[in-house]
Amino acid sequence: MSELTQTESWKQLAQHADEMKQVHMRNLFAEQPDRFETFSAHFNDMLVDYSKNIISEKTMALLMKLARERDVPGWVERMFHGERINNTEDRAVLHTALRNRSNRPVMVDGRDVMPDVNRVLNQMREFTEAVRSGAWLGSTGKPITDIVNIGIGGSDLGPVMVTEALTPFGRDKLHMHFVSNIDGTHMVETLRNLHRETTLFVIVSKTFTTQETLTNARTARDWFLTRGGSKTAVAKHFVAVSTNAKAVAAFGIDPANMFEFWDWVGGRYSLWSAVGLSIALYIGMDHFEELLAGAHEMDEHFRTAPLEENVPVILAMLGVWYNNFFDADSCALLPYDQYMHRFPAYFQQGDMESNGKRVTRDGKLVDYSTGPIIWGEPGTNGQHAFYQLIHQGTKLIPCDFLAPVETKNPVGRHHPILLSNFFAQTEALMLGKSEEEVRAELIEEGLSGERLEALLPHKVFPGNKPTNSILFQRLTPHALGSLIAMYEHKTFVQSVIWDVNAYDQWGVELGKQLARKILPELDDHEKVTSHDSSTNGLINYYKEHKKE
Ligand SMILES: O=P(O)(O)OC[C@H]1O[C@H](O)[C@H](O)[C@@H](O)[C@@H]1O
Repeated sequence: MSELTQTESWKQLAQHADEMKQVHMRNLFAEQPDRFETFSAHFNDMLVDYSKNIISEKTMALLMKLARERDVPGWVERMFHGERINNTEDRAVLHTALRNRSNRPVMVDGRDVMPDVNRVLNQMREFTEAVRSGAWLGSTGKPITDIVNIGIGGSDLGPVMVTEALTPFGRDKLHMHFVSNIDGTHMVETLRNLHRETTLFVIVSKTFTTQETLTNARTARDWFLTRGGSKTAVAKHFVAVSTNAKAVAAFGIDPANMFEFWDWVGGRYSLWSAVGLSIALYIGMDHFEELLAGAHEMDEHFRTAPLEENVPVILAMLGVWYNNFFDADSCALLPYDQYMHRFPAYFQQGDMESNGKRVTRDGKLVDYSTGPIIWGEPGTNGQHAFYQLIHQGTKLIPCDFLAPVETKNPVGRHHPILLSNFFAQTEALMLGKSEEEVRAELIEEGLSGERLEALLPHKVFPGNKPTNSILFQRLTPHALGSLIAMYEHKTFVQSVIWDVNAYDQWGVELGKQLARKILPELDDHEKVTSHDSSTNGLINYYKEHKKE
């Protein structure tokens, strides 16, 4: 039996969940007129309504008791103070220092990291201003028009998600392109309409050893050189973001064009560092610093607000409630804002790579469920695709609905229509439609007898499906910074509850290792026999059918 399941609050929660499984949210709302006020929280201009959850005051009290029993406040302090909480990699976890706009010293090994953080921010400002203003010239004297960010995972998803989300702040400046996949198609299609004289490549890799990124970077360099670029001209068209200065130099990038970050920044938490260079090139450094400021304000809230009012803690504990006591396997992120269309994909890495773990910090197998599957698409597209299953399927899928009050594009009735769908969906998911209601409707439509009875069960909605509704005023860099930090901290709190290390990712290694072994086997025509029969079969099929 694990420590977690032995805590008093865990046992109480398990018992309490049995009671709450008999309850319908419809009734909870009917019995408690101030439910919305009781179960909503505020942060700046953000409203988090969590009243449409299968919870009572007792549920929240027990969840907060669990958070205390697991010492969430202690862990938060340990993280912010630079303790090496990433124990398997023996590293501090300090993405919060990157956006520490207060400049309070943050010590790692007795040394304040803030001067380094600020130095790189200044370097980013100087560079992005030069490129954006046209002062930075390509090797033939032309200003840069196109940026190609080459990176994968945390070195891609953050820059892509944020530049998409903040399109209105970057439009008309530079054209952004992102190449992540090792599939040559990604690079070829990206380069098709670009000109080497006006293109700047930003090679982003924390380790600078990632196969996909280095292969893509070499292809980009070859493209540049075969189109008349020279080795010295590379300096004007290639910059790198990495923690590995040696490997950057070995690749041939001028160390003057390298933007540094540090091993205490996890890849999936790195958009706040120089990994955000493409973001800053696109939206400008002032906006990038607003993004940092928004995150910093969320950090301060997370550190100082009582657990009961602490937005990331509330969201995290609700997640634990469904994950561990209702057997919910997944969690949908549903942004009702087209600009946020990559937000769910970003947090697939952010959450699943963090909490997709099966052993505790000290290596014991867990006997409870850990990180959920994260997925989602922007509303209303999802409504016409997968909401069917959320409404009437057999799986419980807690959903977060997110939307700005004001849109950047107030055209016609689009935004009220969009938001009416947001509100209606959360209402429908909560209320459902009972058999009696369906029967009355069908009778009204003129149905009766067998036809009515046959149709009836298909039209019933059980309801009682939990949702959080998150409204913020506008999708600005500041608001986006807060939202991202909110979900980062939610993930962290859950990792504390489950006693897993949210900051390593050993699970990505095995595939990489085996691919390295298989790659040379694909070159010749020898039949391969060293793997299992399926893998041998696949490799040999490929070798027989490939055209040299
Ligand atoms: O930035 P890099 O070192 O190139 O790493 C890129 C990505 O690949 C790794 O395999 C990890 O799974 C990710 O956490 C990381 O973001």
